[in-house]
Amino acid sequence: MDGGGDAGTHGGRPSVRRVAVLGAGLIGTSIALALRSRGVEVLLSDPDPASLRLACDLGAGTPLADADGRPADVAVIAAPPAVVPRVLRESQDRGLAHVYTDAASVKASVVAAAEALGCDLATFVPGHPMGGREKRGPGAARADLFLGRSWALCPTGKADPGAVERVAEVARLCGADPLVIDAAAHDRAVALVSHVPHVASSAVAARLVGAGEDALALAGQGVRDVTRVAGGDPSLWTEILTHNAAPVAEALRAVAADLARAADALAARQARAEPVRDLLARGREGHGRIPGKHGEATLPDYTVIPVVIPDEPGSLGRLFAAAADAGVNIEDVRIEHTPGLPLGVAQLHVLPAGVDTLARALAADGWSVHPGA
Ligand SMILES: NC(=O)c1ccc[n+]([C@@H]2O[C@H](COP(=O)([O-])OP(=O)(O)OC[C@H]3O[C@@H](n4cnc5c(N)ncnc54)[C@H](O)[C@@H]3O)[C@@H](O)[C@H]2O)c1
Ligand SMILES: O=C(O)C(=O)C[C@]1(C(=O)O)C=C[C@@H](O)C=C1
Repeated sequence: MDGGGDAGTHGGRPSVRRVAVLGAGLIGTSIALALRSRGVEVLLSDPDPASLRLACDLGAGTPLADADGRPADVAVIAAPPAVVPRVLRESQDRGLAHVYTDAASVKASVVAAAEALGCDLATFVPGHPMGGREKRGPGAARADLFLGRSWALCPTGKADPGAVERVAEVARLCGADPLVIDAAAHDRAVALVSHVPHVASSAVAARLVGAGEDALALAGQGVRDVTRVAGGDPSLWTEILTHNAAPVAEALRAVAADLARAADALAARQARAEPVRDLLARGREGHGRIPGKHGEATLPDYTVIPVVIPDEPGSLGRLFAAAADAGVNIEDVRIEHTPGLPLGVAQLHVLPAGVDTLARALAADGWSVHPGA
């Protein structure tokens, strides 16, 4: 299964028209906002009345408690992993929807607990949208959170294929690419691409607790990038990690061994520090393998053109207009600011074929362009 075709529609008409979202936090409200933007009716519930009110006020849906009782096409359980099986069982018992899914970041333990509770696995398609933030609650929700992201679906052998297709349609309606994968394989994969990165980020950020003000004053973008996800909720993440304990422990041990080898080499003041060089080289190679916007590795595919821009309203708009006039698509952009300076550097990411055209056109338009810098 893939994300191709008309997102979430059959011949242009969505077959998912009414969705119940149980858990109006960051993920539930983001899913609800995305579905509302596609014209889907959304019914919301949350044991926390303040979260429910805020999600409704944001336009994410209306309270499930006020609904007419007709079953939803799909119910999405966007609550913490430990409560998902119980909420599923209760929802199925009251016939809340025709099809059920969840958003929990771990899958095998959720499936096992759902089976143990006697849930109907024909109508339950476990899911995991691979978009998120380091913030929680409906106030942090965004309708575009899942755009272009993978959305794992982990149906058991008992799942009804029609149920899988319905849940895939929910993912597509949110702008994501559904990807069917076995629950255990999913858990091993997310240990590597999500759970261990989170712990590694926390380990680096934890070193800052005792750091002096002088050191913190020197914090630049590097430490901010590496520690962003460490800002996540410790209770939710402890739950995620302990529900995926074995794969996370294995991958974490491998990271720890790499770090220990690098530290030993540096402590011994080895002249060439081969273990360090090897770790950095493998790290760069691994980073290059992360799929980019076009599903290809980011590093080799885009060329970065630095352009100096005045730090004033409208300068980015003018730069983008000049690129559009040159007929070159900006694939991505990062902006570096130096506090106190009236200038910034826009790092334009373009496909290699457009580099010369864009650099010439921008220079002719008076921009300070620095290809290759
Ligand atoms: N945070 C992320 O980046 C991210 C990304 C993908 C998936 N997830 C998964 O999504 C789920 C929700 O995480 P979140 O980040 O939205 O957390 P959140 O804390 O923002 O929201 C969770 C919501 O679930 C509600 N809730 C608790 N018990 C409930 C119950 N019995 N029934 C209904 N709602 C209940 C809470 O009141 C809260 O509003 C988790 O399973 C998490 O693993 C999180
Ligand atoms: O971008 C972030 O802040 C996230 O942590 C999102 C992220 C991830 O690791 O990519 C985190 C947990 C999820 O279960 C899915 C996505």
